[in-house]
Amino acid sequence: MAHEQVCETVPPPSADTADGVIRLDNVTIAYQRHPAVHHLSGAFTRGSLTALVGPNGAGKSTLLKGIVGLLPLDGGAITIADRSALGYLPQVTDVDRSFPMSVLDVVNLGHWRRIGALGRLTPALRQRSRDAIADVGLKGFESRSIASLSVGQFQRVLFARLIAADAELILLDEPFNAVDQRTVEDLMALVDGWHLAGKTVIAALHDLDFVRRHFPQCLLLAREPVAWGQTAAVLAPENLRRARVAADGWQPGADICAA
Ligand SMILES: Nc1ncnc2c1ncn2[C@@H]1O[C@H](COP(=O)(O)OP(=O)(O)OP(=O)(O)O)[C@@H](O)[C@H]1O
Repeated sequence: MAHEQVCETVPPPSADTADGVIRLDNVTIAYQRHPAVHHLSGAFTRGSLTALVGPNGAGKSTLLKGIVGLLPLDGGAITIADRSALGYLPQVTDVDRSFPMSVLDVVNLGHWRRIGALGRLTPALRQRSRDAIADVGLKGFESRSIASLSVGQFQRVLFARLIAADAELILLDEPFNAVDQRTVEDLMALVDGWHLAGKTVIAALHDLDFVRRHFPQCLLLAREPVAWGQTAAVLAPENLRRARVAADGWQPGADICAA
């Protein structure tokens, strides 16, 4: 059966690509040729703190996976200033916790880019992991099995792994899902610290009031880009309406268009 092609005309995103630490050039990512991210161009600038928002199924997770390299592109290009500087926090529900690993084992994984799969952890790196565990408020949990942790505690462990990795480009997929207010505040304080330190942070989020309070930049996605720039302007009612209308019109079998 031929699939209908859906290719809406959207205004170009406002982000300038010239100063991009992650640059997107007409990016399309599809599952079995059904686009989940379609014709996205723009740039995340160095040191920016950007919320990635949009309705359910808007392509937020898909875009993050495309940037990290977990999904191939079906069109366009993604240019990353330093791929080894990437740190990625998947949705907590995507992580298999049945492996018999301790908190310290998981945080030590943050060092793998530095030491390689077969490299040895030095005492200094082990200490760095312990410091990261303390930074996320889990001192004393080092040998606990990850299967025994609450969702919020496990999310803290994943943040500790990012700290250990000392990533400069940090991608967070729904980092505050299913965690309590205290954990949200503690983890957001870590994100603010990364921002102050000049790191580039992109976080897929749902709570628009939270985004308005904490994120200076915003990319509103509805498979195609709706708006990208200063958060207050991006989250204007007209843009949110356009994102909703786009979501209402999604065709499950839509094909990649030729544009
Ligand atoms: N592995 C997959 N195979 C086929 N389709 C997929 C796959 N993963 C995601 N999709 C589809 O791609 C579209 C975008 O999904 P994605 O998870 O990127 O959206 P999202 O914006 O992160 O959604 P949510 O806010 O619900 O987490 C959806 O229609 C989804 O059903």
